[in-house]
Amino acid sequence: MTDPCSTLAALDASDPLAGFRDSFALRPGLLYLDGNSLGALPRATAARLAQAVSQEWGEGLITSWLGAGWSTAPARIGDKIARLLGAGPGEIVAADSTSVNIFKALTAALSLRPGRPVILSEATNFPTDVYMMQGIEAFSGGRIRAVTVAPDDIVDRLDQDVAVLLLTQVHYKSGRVRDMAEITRRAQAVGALVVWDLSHSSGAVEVDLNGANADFAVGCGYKFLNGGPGAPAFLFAARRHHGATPVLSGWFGHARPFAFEEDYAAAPGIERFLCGTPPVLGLAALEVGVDLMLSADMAQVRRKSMQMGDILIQLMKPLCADHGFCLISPEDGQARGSQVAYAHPQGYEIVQALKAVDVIADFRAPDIIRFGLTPLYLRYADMADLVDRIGTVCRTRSWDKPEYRERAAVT
Ligand SMILES: Cc1ncc(COP(=O)(O)O)c(C=O)c1O
Ligand SMILES: Nc1ccccc1C(=O)C[C@H](N)C(=O)O
Repeated sequence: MTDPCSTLAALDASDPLAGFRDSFALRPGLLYLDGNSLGALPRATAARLAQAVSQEWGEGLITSWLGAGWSTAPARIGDKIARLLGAGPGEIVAADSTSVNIFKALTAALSLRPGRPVILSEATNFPTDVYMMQGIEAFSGGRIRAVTVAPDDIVDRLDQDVAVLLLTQVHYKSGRVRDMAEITRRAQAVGALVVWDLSHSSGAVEVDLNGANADFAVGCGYKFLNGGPGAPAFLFAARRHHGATPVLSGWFGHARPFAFEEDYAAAPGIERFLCGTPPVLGLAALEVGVDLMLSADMAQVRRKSMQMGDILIQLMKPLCADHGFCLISPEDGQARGSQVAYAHPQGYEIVQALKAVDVIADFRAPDIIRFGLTPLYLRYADMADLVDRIGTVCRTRSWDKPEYRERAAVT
């Protein structure tokens, strides 16, 4: 049998993406498997932020809104994200948080489907998605209903009552990938619109929004796009929906914000989905991450991500048999996003004990350990190193400590 370590070393030696690792500031020895929650720091970000602070803000002051391109940053960065996601120029803005963008996209979709009372989603969706639906239901006084069904029942529940379906393409826990084109087609066949949450897709899997005839989409900037903590999110609206009513009708979405008119008039294009003043420093950091991602070939990123996932799943098999890990991600790489997740009764404690051996993964209640796979800065050999360290934690039971039993507020 070939030695897995030499096979992995050979894969690293011929990896076309290997050079990207140096573009990130990662301390030696650390295995960072949480890029699906917070991406690593691109080395170029610190200098870009220093420039934005000292020159653009410090010296340029308010003239930088025009002089340094601050006012056009949401659309400019949106156009770059569009290139990653199969959207056209003028169809994406970088703005606000994903939660706020979910609100904007759902209410825009509702405005396009008056009389239809249902926002539909799956019960296990990322909580903020469902919370935003519930907020709209409460605000509408019950006129709009937030309905969630079991993940496999979504398509069957689509009917003439559904105004909009809100789905996450890559599930945050299992990593299961939804067929965007097929589900969009089925929803549109009953006259519904779809809002896709691409938080775990952008920079992780190949996405073709216009190829799938998508209506709306949103997603995070701080995960696989490496935009930094709290980075602005993005919102996609297909050009044919640019007439939708923006319910968050702030002045940055106005057709002529600096005319200071008394009444709201929505900008004709994607800018109508902006609301207030853009977070310039956050956008500067996000742009570095997006530029880096754009310089990689997404097909290579996806291929490496699937291969790393396959390798990890194989290497974990003995630990599944002997130490109670249960794979909850699809085994088929095509059906899996850029993460591998296991259920384990001591999942929380194991994730804490892994930190002591310099592995950062994450835990999702009630019992799920997630390993985010980021092809730009992880190596194939890291998969064997990771499984070695997990094995040590399990064999020595180093997870079995009283201090690991108290769950932290943020996991
Ligand atoms: C699928 C999904 N949607 C939304 C969010 C978060 O949205 P926000 O950036 O508004 O906190 C996350 C992660 O935090 C997520 O995984
Ligand atoms: N925004 C955060 C703030 C703090 C801690 C985690 C997050 C995450 O993004 C979690 C991620 N969305 C997840 O898929 O679990």
